[in-house]
Amino acid sequence: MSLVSGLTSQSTSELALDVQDLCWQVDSRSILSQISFSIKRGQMLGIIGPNGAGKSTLLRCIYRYIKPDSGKIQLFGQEITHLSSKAFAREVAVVLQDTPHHFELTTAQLVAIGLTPHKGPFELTNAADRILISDALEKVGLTHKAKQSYEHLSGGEKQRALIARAIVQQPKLLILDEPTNHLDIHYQIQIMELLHSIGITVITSIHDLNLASAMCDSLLLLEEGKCISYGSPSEVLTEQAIGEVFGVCSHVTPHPQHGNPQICYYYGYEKGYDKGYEPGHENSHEKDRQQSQLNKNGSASLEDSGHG
Ligand SMILES: Nc1ncnc2c1ncn2[C@@H]1O[C@H](COP(=O)(O)OP(=O)(O)OP(=O)(O)O)[C@@H](O)[C@H]1O
Repeated sequence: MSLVSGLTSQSTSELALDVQDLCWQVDSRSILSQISFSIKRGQMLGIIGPNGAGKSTLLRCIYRYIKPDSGKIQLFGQEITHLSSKAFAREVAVVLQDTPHHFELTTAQLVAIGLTPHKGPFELTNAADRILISDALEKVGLTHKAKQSYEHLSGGEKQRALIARAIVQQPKLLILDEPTNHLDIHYQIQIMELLHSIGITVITSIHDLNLASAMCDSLLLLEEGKCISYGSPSEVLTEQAIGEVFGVCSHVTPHPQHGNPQICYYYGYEKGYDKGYEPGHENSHEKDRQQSQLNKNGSASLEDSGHG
């Protein structure tokens, strides 16, 4: 598959983000190599890949925490390096996994920080701001925690509060690093649906491939800092790619509701299933599983016992 799909041939005015040939290295070790992709306005791009593939590093380049060695990053047609810090903060909100402690703040006060790029130095919070804050808290299900100390929230509640802060910031591009970490399945789905519905362009790293498939318009699959594939969830999430990049055997079918890939993973890697599996041979896995159970019970082989 071409690494640069039809998305990049869109007219630049349709593009929220355009990344071309991005490279970054540390101590002569290449961390990101020749990464190119783009996102159309209002769409959600998921960055997927194994641990250490370079997902967070790519996001850090986009939100200007890291300066790439080469390549271009354009936000709505403008080089990101040309924007002042304040202009950049008005355009881009970032939700990270690890955030500094905010011991002294209530949840509502933390969410109000999102207003900062839109305020003058001594400008106070007004009635419209308060509506914005309470709407955002309601969207993430935290209205009842507004006055509670942010530090006393659970991990998932903190994550939702940070997303509320990003919503209050009213960015044009929202960058999230594994936003569903810490969230239970209800909030994983709810937060991803919320991000998808608010009309903001979103780029997010995400480990859950089924969630990425359901929610993202396009996916970028990274491995060892290189783009392995880029395109729609159906183009990227193939059994072959999942096997080659993650080393996991899977069976991919269209999801009954949304039609994008639904991945069923196979288990038993300690027994070496990953080495012999070919798609369509699900029964042999079932046979192995049963054999394993028999072994645990001190019984003979499946053949001896009349199975299979
Ligand atoms: N400042 C740095 N100095 C040295 N190595 C770095 C630096 N930043 C990142 N790396 C290395 O780059 C690689 C990619 O890291 P990165 O955090 O981007 O991966 P990731 O795909 O986000 O991983 P995970 O899924 O585990 O969060 C890792 O091997 C990491 O050790």
